[in-house]
Amino acid sequence: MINEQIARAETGAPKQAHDSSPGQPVRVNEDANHDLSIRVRDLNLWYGKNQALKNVNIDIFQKNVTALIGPSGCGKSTFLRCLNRMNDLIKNVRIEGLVEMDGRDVNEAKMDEIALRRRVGMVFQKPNPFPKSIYENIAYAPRMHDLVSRKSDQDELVEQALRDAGLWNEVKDKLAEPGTSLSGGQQQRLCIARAIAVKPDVILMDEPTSALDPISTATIEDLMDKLKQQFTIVTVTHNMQQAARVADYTAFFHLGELIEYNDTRMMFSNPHTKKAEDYITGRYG
Ligand SMILES: Nc1ncnc2c1ncn2[C@@H]1O[C@H](COP(=O)(O)OP(=O)(O)OP(=O)(O)O)[C@@H](O)[C@H]1O
Repeated sequence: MINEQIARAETGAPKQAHDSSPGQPVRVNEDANHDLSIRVRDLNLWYGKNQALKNVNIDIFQKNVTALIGPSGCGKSTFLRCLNRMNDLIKNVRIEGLVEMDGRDVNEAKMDEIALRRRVGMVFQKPNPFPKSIYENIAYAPRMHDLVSRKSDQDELVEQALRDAGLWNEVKDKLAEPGTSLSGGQQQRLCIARAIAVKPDVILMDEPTSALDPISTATIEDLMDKLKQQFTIVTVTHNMQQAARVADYTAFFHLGELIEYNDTRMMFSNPHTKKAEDYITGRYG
């Protein structure tokens, strides 16, 4: 875990001071036993003339859950979409800076976007199963990516993905039924199974439980805790308790800037910036 001293170095915040220095490079604690998954440096993004991300610097660690928090419109989803180049699909977007995954800039011209999106899966706020069977929802992408050829391998992969998403026991007898026939919480786990079936390194989740009831939410949170043994998870959430429960690291954004990035326990018990403290304690947002 990042210690307090390193956390201050990351935000540029002196002890007791409540002003951060957004834009300072985030440094990895040399003693911490974490491998880097994604390295972001001086990331700026504009939608037309509106600058939505301002000089963001962050290191995201492998096989941890990192939560992105902050008030509405602060750039959380925009940042998340930078990690798998989903913003490329939006008109008039301009991006500057580095988003490096395993030492390669994801924005470099020769980066294969399809391959990138296989390595970086995404789960959205609203469950969005394909209008296909439960089985096909899982099997389709691995087939497209040539990860399986034999039917028996495909069956095995479908079962494993559904097991890993905690859904197998509920659907094993109705794999031919439409994915859309499942409950909202089950559909979201189906979408998670679909994301993990192509064996990504990273799973991005954009408010994955905000459309779900409390029991389904708790199931997904438990799942995130298990999945981080295999995958790096970056999740956007408006729910402070959820961030505190599921995330190892938390990044607080405000008006497009990364204001504070810290070990989650530190962020919630001893935030280093006044803005993060005000947000976490519910003074705004
Ligand atoms: N497709 C888009 N085209 C133009 N502007 C956009 C687009 N998406 C987001 N923005 C703008 O970028 C800024 C950041 O939006 P973003 O959705 O990333 O924030 P957010 O923190 O995820 O918000 P929320 O919590 O409400 O989902 C906002 O000013 C928003 O209006």
